Amino acid sequence: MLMEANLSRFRIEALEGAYYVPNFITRDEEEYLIRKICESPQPQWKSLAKRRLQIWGGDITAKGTLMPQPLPVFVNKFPDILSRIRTTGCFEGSPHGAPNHIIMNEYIPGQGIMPHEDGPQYYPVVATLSLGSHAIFHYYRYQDEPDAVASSASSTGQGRAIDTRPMTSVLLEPRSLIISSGIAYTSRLHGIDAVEEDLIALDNSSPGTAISNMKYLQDPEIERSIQQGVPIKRGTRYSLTCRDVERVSSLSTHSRR
Ligand SMILES: O=C(O)CCC(=O)C(=O)O
Ligand SMILES: [Fe+2]
Repeated sequence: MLMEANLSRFRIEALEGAYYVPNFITRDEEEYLIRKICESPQPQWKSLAKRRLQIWGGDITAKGTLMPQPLPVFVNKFPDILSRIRTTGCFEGSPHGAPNHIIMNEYIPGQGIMPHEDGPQYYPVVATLSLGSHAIFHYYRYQDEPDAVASSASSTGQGRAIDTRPMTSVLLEPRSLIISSGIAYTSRLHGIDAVEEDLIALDNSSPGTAISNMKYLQDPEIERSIQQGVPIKRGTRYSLTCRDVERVSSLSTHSRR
């Protein structure tokens, strides 16, 4: 299977279905994309309580149907991120064989996203490109999973208690792609702490957050900070969460925003 062939060397062993691809795009492509995002006219942005975002590819109705809109050229012509994602094979079995929807999140230092699942309106694969800054992506289990850590505190999401201790954590470098599929998509939650800096543990005996993708890291500045045991300051990060919405309306009557 293509996915196994192309992605197996990027597997996150701590979590089935999760893959980390460093330098998925170049620095020039990153800079170009950030410029395009920042040039978007104000009405493209949606403000949430703690974050801003843009929705590309169309809105999804309450019933989970995509009202399709063209994706921006800077994700499917140059740089052609979507076909690059397609060649990883991770969307091979999805209804459209590639993402048709992107939520672009902006995080300034101190902003994050609470543990959540991406839900059933998408085919169960999400590929997320990070631009501009790093983040630590925590994966969580529900407490009723047999191997959850029973002693830790809990919070509830959709009526099920979440084990608040991450089951594994991945450092997302700028330009990297993280893919969550299979169990990582359907049975785990993910979130990013709302902090201004992150201390990464170099090994089991060092302070800081232990990460499960240490061997894949490629960013020299990040590697230096980890070696020196100093926290890494967050800058503004943009994430492109690329997914395939299963149900697409054929009535594409919406006007272009
Ligand atoms: O910014 C990220 O990397 C995560 C975003 C996310 O989980 C989402 O939009 O569903
Ligand atoms: Fe998410």
